[in-house]
Amino acid sequence: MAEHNVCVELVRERQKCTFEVQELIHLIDGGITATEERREVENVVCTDPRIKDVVPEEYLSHKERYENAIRKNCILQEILKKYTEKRTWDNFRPSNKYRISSGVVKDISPFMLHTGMFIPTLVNQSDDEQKAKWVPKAMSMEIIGTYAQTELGHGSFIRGLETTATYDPNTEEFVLNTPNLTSYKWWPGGLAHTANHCIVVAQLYSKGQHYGVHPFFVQIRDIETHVPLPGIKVGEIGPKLGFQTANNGFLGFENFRIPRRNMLMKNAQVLKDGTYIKSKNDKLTYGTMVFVRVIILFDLAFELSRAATIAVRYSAVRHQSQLKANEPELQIIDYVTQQHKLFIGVSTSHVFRVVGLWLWNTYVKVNADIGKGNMDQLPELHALACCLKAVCSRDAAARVEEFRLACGGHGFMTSSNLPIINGIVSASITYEGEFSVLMLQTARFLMKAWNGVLARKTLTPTVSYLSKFSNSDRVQWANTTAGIISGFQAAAAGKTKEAYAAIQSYLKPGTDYEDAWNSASVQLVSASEAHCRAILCEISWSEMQRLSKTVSPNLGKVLLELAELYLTYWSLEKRGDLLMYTTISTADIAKLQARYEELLALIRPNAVGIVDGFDIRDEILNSTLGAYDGRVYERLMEEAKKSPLNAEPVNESFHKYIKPLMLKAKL
Ligand SMILES: CCCCC/C=C\C/C=C\C/C=C\C/C=C\CCCC(=O)SCCNC(=O)CCNC(=O)[C@H](O)C(C)(C)COP(=O)(O)OP(=O)(O)OC[C@H]1O[C@@H](n2cnc3c(N)ncnc32)[C@H](O)[C@@H]1OP(=O)(O)O
Ligand SMILES: Cc1cc2nc3c(=O)[nH]c(=O)nc-3n(C[C@H](O)[C@H](O)[C@H](O)COP(=O)(O)OP(=O)(O)OC[C@H]3O[C@@H](n4cnc5c(N)ncnc54)[C@H](O)[C@@H]3O)c2cc1C
Repeated sequence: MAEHNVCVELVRERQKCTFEVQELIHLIDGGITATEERREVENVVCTDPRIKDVVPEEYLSHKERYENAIRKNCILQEILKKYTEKRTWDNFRPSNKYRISSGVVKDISPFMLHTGMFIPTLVNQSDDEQKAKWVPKAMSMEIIGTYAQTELGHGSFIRGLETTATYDPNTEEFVLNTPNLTSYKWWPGGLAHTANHCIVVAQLYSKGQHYGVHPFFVQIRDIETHVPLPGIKVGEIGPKLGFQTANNGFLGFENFRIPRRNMLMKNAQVLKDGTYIKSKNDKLTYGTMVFVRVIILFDLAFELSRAATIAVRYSAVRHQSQLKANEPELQIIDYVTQQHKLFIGVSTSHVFRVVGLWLWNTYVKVNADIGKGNMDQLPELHALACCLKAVCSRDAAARVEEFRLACGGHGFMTSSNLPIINGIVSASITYEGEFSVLMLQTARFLMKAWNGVLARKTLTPTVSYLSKFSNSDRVQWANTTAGIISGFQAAAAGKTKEAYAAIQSYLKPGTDYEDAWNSASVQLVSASEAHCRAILCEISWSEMQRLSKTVSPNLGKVLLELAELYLTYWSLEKRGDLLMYTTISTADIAKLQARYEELLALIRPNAVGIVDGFDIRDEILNSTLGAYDGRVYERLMEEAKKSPLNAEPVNESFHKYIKPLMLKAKL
């Protein structure tokens, strides 16, 4: 990156940095080659003149914005094809490669669901013959798809979906129907005007029997003309809080016929005569959702790293207020309250990335076992993916909002990009499983685990700590990282035990278990959160410790400071829980607070270096406040001048409305 024209504050900050930024970049990417590959692709995409907008996308109309997003994403696909020719979905691994599409459009790509869910579903739920037929076409974008599951009436409760797929053995076809208004598919990204195919999740009927929801491969538009096929009603759902360019759509079917072999048949099948062959496990239909819940952690880590880069660089450039009379105004990053807002977000990005990689490795292993017919680890994976997706998305949204607030008024500007990142991250709390719904899924697993504790059974790895802390009233506290991790486990065990007891206490004679569950569900969600925080603390600490040993001592020290900051921050946030479930004293809490403030001071000189270590190009950051050179005020003014309102000194509304109003006032 060019060092000329960099503002004096950022030059000074970079000189202060105690570690080699390049080393951090390689660590995050997963090696020097990975960094080089990423930078090469980013360079080609971001310097392509066709990608540059003359008018910033937020000034375009809804329609123009979509068209522009499609135009530019097609260029991106064309470039990416060259770089991914050798890649097949089977050898795909989610590396830490940043989302290049953010350098193309600021908001969401209308092709996101094609890559993120359509292809993974074809890969994971089709049989070999279907895979051979569909996957290459989808990979090359000869066909473009999405994942159409949610309906107007049902999102969380998949079993309540209403779209029907009724098998007709005479023609060997399924007939798809949308029986009610509430059965319309509603939300799928790219469904409105982008996709010509989709995976449709529908209730299967054959020989008069109902077999529950299954995935179907459905063509919805003509390949040549893109006109919706007869029997298809498709359109866009309208503007949203964010995701403006995602092209979310609705879809209805009227006696729409598809061949029998368009049901994805890896797990369950319908034979020619309509005989239904059951899946080994009917939850395998939900497999794509587990995959995406895992992947979302990387996405959140990435979005946090973007927001962190913007807010930290801005905080180094911005001066405001005097701490001492007659002294220059401070860089706002030197206010400790500002460091408190910033550094936990920086550290959280690292935590989500390393825990995400750990979860991904677990996913790969469990999926391999499932392939061999062993489903034993599926419930644990599902419980992990649910709570991690739920808690991390909620935390990420809170951290992004804090970054926005940390930038004062300028953080409210669209040109800072913090509002758009905010919209992207907030959506993730809801999509792919709503927060409370997923937390209650993990709680279900925890209640079963607690039954195991009571029956003195050996528990699966991620809940084995429950047995360790099942008897003790308050666990011995130690002011060490190991002590903090034990403290979080003790809190999770205590809350699990209490939620379990709450269900029992609500189970009066005549009360159904489900009603008792509902009455205890606030406590159940709280137990899930505590379990998730124990995992985040334990795994992030062990992973960051391991990584710190693979790098130079100077960088290793910074990684450990970030990891310890995360643990200490959450100990202080959750001090009430720790006071309830461990022997922590007020003196211990004071020590934690002092250590927390010490860590803020230790991280402070490296703050800009650490966010430089995310290595996010200006074109991908898309921010007036966060660019590498720190020319914040120049960029704010340059962007303001692009407002169409500034194209003429007097807007016509003056003559049309304001002047008559003023004249009337004179009368
Ligand atoms: C370079 C390429 C990169 C590729 C990636 C690129 C980008 C990707 C990046 C990010 C992608 C992100 C974003 C894209 C943007 C937006 C996409 C949004 C797409 C969507 O938004 S798409 C719709 C998602 N929509 C949902 O997410 C609905 C949530 N609703 C459910 O998920 C279920 O409906 C549930 C679970 C609530 C109830 O379901 P239910 O009523 O049938 O089940 P029930 O409660 O009765 O449980 C019976 C037994 O099944 C077990 N069980 C349940 N689920 C399981 C599973 N998945 N696996 C294994 N076991 C499972 C239980 O644990 C229990 O087990 P037990 O009985 O033993 O306790
Ligand atoms: C930006 C965005 C993109 C999306 N993309 C897609 C897509 O590509 N494809 C697709 O199929 N879908 C997509 N969706 C839909 C998404 O998956 C659903 O919105 C989500 O699963 C939540 O379902 P819902 O909207 O029905 O919420 P609801 O389930 O109606 O939730 C409303 C409230 O009810 C509560 N609630 C519901 N059930 C329970 C329960 N059992 N216990 C306790 N509380 C409960 C929830 O906690 C929540 O507070 C997208 C959504 C968004 C916002």
